Amino acid sequence: MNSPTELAPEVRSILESAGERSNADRDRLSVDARSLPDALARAAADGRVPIIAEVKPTSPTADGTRGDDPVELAEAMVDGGAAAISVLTEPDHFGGSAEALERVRAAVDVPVLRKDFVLEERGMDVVEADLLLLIARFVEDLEGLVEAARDRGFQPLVEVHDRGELEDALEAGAEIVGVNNRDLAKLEVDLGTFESLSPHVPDDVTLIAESGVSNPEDVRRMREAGADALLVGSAIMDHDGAGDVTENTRRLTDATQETPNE
Ligand SMILES: O=C(O)c1ccccc1NCC(=O)[C@H](O)[C@H](O)COP(=O)(O)O
Repeated sequence: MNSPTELAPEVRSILESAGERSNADRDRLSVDARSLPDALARAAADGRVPIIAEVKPTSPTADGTRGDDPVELAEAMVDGGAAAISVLTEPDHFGGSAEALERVRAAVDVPVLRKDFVLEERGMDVVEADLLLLIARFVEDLEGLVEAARDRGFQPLVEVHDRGELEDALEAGAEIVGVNNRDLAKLEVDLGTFESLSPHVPDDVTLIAESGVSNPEDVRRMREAGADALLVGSAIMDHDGAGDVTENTRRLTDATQETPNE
C-alpha cells in the first residue's frame, strides 16, 4: 500500500472512512453470481460495446451530485445497452449505499459490481453483488482477499494502476483485472495508463479499462488497446446536467464506427 502521505487528501479521507465502516461483525455472505464474462460476450454478440455503467451519485472529482433513484438510473443504463452495472456503495464521498446496490440488483438482470473500498475480509459481508472490487494499491493481502471473495461466490475485479500492481494481481490469481486510468494518489486521469499496461495482460484475463472515458472516441481508443469492457461513470451520470442516462449510455455502447460529426 502507498504511504498515506503520497495520497491525495480526498483519498486519505476515503480510506479512513472505509476503515471505520468495515469494523462491524456481520454474517458471512454466500452469493450466486451472474457471470461477467458471459454478459460481456452477450453484448459483443449483439454488436454492443461492452460497457459497465456506473451508478455514481457524486465523487471527489464530480462537478455536482445527481440524486435520481439508483434503480431508475440502472434501468436507464441497461436500456442504453449496458452489459453490466457498477454501484458505488461508499456513502461519505460518493453518495452511495448498500441498500441502493441491493435494490438495483433486484431490478436488473445483468451482473452488478459493488464499487467500494474494501480493505479487509470483513468488509465483504455487506451486500450481495456479482462482482467485488479489490484495489491492489490499498490492500495488504491481495491473494487472501481474492480467495475470500471467491469463497463467498463473488467474482473479484482487481484494480491496478501500474506494472507492479498488475504483477501482484496476476500472482494473486486475478481473472478479471481493471486498469484504472485515474491515479488515485493524485486524482489525475490519463488514458495512456491503460495503453501502457494492456500489452502485459494475458489473453485469458478479462481486461477492463476504468475511468476517464468521456466519448465514443475514447471508447474506440480503449477497445483498440485491448479492453474487453469499459467501466464508465461520470460521462453517463452527467453530474452537472440532467442529461438522459439512456442516451449517454447508448452513445458509448454504439461507439463502433467513426461518424463525421464526432
Ligand atoms: O471518481 C472519483 O472522483 C474518484 C476519486 C477518488 C477515488 C476514486 C474515484 N473514482 C472511482 C472510480 O474508479 C470511478 O468511479 C470509475 O472508474 C468511473 O470513472 P469515471 O468514468 O471517470 O467517472
